[in-house]
Amino acid sequence: MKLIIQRSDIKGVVNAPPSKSYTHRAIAIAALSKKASVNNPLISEDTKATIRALEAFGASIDSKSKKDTLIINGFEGKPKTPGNVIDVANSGTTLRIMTAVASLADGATVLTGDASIRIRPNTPLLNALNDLGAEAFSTRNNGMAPIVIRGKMRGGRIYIDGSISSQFISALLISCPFARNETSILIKGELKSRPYVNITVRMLQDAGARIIADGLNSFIIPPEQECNMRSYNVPGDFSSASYMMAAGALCGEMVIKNLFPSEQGDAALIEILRRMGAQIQWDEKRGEVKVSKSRLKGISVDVGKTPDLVPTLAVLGAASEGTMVIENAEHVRYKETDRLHAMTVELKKMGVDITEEKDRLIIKGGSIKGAEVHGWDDHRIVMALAVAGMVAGDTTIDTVESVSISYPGFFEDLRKIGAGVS
Ligand SMILES: O=C(O)C1=C[C@@H](OP(=O)(O)O)[C@@H](O)[C@H](O)C1
Ligand SMILES: C=C(OP(=O)(O)O)C(=O)O
Repeated sequence: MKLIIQRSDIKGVVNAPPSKSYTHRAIAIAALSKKASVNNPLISEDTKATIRALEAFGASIDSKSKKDTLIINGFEGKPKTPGNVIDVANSGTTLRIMTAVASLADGATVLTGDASIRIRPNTPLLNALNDLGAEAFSTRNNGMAPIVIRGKMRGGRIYIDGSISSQFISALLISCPFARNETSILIKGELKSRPYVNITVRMLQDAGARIIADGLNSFIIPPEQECNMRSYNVPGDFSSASYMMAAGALCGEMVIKNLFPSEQGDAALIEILRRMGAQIQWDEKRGEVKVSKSRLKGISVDVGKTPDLVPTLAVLGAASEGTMVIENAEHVRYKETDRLHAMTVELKKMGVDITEEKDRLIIKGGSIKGAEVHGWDDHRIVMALAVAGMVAGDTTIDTVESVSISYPGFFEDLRKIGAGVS
């Protein structure tokens, strides 16, 4: 589906949608517990994939659930072997977490996904699960889904590469407490996207699991534990809010609510925008970010911890004065798309001077021109290009339906604040 975005002067208030990352984890940890309610969950295509997967393992959504409260009857760390293949659709987080949960089942589980999922890497996780006593392989022997996992994983000592995806480590942290032996996870190289592992550890500990951080790059997980989540309140999503913050800084005046302090790395956008010269304030108590149109200058930003900000930062850089360098970004190539390449191709169509290197983007800011651009079926590419279109005007974006992955109400919110969307 295509939409046309016009140059927009905006002013308004939106509520950040619930966090996708917290929702995935809350639902998974609830399913690994006896019974728990997940309050204010994000209901989107990605989180629905996690719900379907957990139902396949034996969890159920209680009939007393309401719109803003999912009550989950869990399987207490003992998933049943699914009666069918699990399809995670477009969700990498679901694939990784459920691959590890599958290693707790006695039988074999097959996990697949859409075309994007079936070219994303999983080898470090599969190797780790084999070393921990499960049988894990990809059907094409390339580390990509379809993946087959036969349990049970027993625990033990493993080394894992942290440079491709933190989701491998999060997945192991979520499943290893239920192993019959103690597990030591030793991370090799830089742990990219570390804030997501922090979210995982914090949520598991909140649910009563013991996860011992042994220095910066290793974890010890005692065996035969239980998870006792009872209730979890999902916070607002800073990654989704980034598009509204950028819209405010470039096109008018925005207040984004439901943004409270948490372990989310993408809250770093507030300081990044401040460094670029934006007028931005965060009332942490009220959970409100206020940002208004400012003269921005390009800066250098290390995105090792904040990969999902890259499309937003690329658009901010394109509309700023001077040069924006987005660095330490190689892992951003392994998302729904290769986002370094996708943003380079599309912003070039909009007349932006952008250069793609192995692990960074170099953007010489100036003007952005309206164009016909491709959204790559990637929700973050689509939402970032929508903000570029609000600056440039006359911009047509395709595959806009992909916003249902993480922010189903995105275009309704844009219209609400006065953006030209048709
Ligand atoms: O654990 C998570 O919830 C996520 C981790 C990140 O992926 P990587 O750890 O693969 O960088 C991020 O890109 C993704 O949107 C969500
Ligand atoms: C990469 C993302 O999510 P996932 O890895 O779960 O597909 C994302 O939301 O940008």
